[in-house]
Amino acid sequence: MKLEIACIPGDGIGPEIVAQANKVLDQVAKKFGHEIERKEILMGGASIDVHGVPLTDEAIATAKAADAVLMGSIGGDTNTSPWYKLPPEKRPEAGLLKIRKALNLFANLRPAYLYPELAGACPLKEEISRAGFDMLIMRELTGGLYFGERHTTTENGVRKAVDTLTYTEEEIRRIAIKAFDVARKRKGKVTSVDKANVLDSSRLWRSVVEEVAKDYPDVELSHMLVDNCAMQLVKDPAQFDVILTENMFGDILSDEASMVTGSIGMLSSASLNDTKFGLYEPSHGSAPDIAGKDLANPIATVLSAAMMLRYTFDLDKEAEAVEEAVRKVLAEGYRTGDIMSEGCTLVGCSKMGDLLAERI
Ligand SMILES: NC(=O)c1ccc[n+]([C@@H]2O[C@H](COP(=O)([O-])OP(=O)(O)OC[C@H]3O[C@@H](n4cnc5c(N)ncnc54)[C@H](O)[C@@H]3O)[C@@H](O)[C@H]2O)c1
Ligand SMILES: CC(C)[C@H](C(=O)O)[C@@H](O)C(=O)O
Ligand SMILES: [Mg+2]
Repeated sequence: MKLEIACIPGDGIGPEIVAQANKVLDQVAKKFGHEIERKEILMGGASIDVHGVPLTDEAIATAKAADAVLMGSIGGDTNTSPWYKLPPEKRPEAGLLKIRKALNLFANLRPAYLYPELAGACPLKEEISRAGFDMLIMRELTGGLYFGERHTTTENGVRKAVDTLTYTEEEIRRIAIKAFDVARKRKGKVTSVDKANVLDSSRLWRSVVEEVAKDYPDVELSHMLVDNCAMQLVKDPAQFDVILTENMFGDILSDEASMVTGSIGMLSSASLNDTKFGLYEPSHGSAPDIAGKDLANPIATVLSAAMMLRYTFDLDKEAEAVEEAVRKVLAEGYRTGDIMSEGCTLVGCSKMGDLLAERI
């Protein structure tokens, strides 16, 4: 099979981690007899430096023409990078939001699984980490606060900033359907997370999710307020199967869920629309503090590539081979610094990529 993949190395650790995912994919192609055709796209700071904007229309066209996009991460140190002196619409993150909207990538799947080998890197109580957990956050990705009207004004010498949170029932329905569909293939449980005790958008969210649930009598639905969910994620993460939530809540909860798996460097993601196309990227950022030092954990990106094999190309055996390689490397005791524990072997980003590719 020919896999046409657009690659966005991006900024910071992005190029380092994408290189490792590509090493692994090349090995998959060799072993299973596929051909990979890659096109590189500049996005974020890397695009600002060349084109003056975080994403060009040509770059979007290249992404659309591919079967899937593999992305590292974009952005710089928001305190010190000159990119953050630019107007908001010209900053690195604007490129990411633009591509999500342009490709209608409304469903963001972020699986958070605690590998038994990483129980020691989990910051939770031992009895919780020993029991393990396996959840998937279904984050709405093209609506809510991220895409609502916003402006900053000055009235009578007082500065005022406004962001708006809007959802239509259609936007809620389509992400809810994705969550129920995926729950059916997992443990059959959806926890819909909102702030229905305060927000109108959450009250609409809850009632539309209830409507969708009627078509899934085999899936158990419960609702949870977001502040409680933040607490439950560290108290009893094993209670969750699929967490369905809106854009901003999903952004925050997925970073929290990632840390309880041991490190944000473990959390993969797939951003999907209603076709087989997808954009695959780790949930973490460009980690400017460790960029260029061969210290980054590439596993989240490698696991995102596995999601690409499964969701876009329907190559389940190949995806399993990648996931199995991750399990083997962890079982053999190899660790990047973020997941290091006593008695394990510390390796850099590139070596971790080699070890994973060798185990395909
Ligand atoms: N999807 C994306 O491209 C994306 C996501 C989040 C943040 N960002 C951007 O990244 C920049 C930095 O953001 P931040 O510092 O808040 O978050 P971050 O996720 O980049 O880093 C947070 C912490 O986690 C560590 N970390 C992250 N990924 C790691 C990995 N693979 N291996 C080991 N350690 C890792 C970092 O070293 C840092 O200490 C900002 O410009 C932000 O906007 C981009
Ligand atoms: C970089 C930023 C715009 C992005 C988001 O908030 O969606 C990131 O934090 C993520 O989780 O993918
Ligand atoms: Mg985030």
